Amino acid sequence: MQFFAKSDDHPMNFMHALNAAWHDRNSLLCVGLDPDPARFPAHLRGQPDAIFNFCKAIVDATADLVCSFKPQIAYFAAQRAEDQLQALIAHIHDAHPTTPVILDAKRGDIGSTAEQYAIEAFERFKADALTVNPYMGRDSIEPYLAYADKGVILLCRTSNPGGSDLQFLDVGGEKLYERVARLVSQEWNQGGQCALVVGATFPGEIARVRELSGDMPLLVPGIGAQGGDIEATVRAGRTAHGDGLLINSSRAILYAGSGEDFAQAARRVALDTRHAINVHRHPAP
Ligand SMILES: O=C(O)c1cc(=O)[nH]c(=O)n1[C@@H]1O[C@H](COP(=O)(O)O)[C@@H](O)[C@H]1O
Repeated sequence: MQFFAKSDDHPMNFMHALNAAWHDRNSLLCVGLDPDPARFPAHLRGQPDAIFNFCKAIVDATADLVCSFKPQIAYFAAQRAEDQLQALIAHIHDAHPTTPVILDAKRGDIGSTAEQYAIEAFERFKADALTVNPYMGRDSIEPYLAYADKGVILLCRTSNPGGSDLQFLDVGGEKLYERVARLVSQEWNQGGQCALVVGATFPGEIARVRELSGDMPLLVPGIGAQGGDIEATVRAGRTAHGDGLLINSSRAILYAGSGEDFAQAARRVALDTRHAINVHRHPAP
């Protein structure tokens, strides 16, 4: 395979890069890279490196419009395409070096195993941040926090309907997701590396998590294909500076077009989405 492999390490501080991207690109949009070969345009299907080529085209067409990219590891692993994921992240670092990459893997395990997941995410794939499940507690998160420049993004109030099964349980006068928000912002975020996931499908909870977590960045998936309301999301989650959010959209952007111009179609939807977000970033004077 002919990829743009980069041999040197990728020196980026996730939080600094995110703040710069919010500002310089005027964007809170995170484009999710969830490549499903069954939905690829016909001219790409069957190519040996189709996943890389599809994602690279999307990345190159939208990089100036986003604050981050978020590849979802399952879409690559299911196709035995981890090498294409590695090449894709290397390409983003080479061609768009100020754009942070969040590896969405929702890892969670005992410390010794978490150390291996951290090596996988940060050293093998060279991601700038990783999504992590907080369910196993603080010691299961520490191996990720040991990478001081990396972002650690913890599931708090997920976008799916079943998220309520556990996250909405009462745990001594508060909901479990509220406990997660408090614990992460007050105790686990000593290094300023943490962020929280809150679904766009639950704007009331976005507001609550914002209240509990100060200016901590919130990764908010659920607009686009899952039907979350952009205006309600931004109003509930914006900080006083009009940022603090990484609003993810995957399928609505990736599959905006199905022809040879799919990347341009993706760019148009990304532009519209960035704009729809930006009109609500600052309260009316
Ligand atoms: O951590 C995530 O990114 C995530 C958390 C969550 O609560 N809900 C959620 O949809 N996601 C991810 O965000 C993406 C949403 O994709 P679309 O619904 O196509 O925009 C997928 O990659 C999901 O795995």
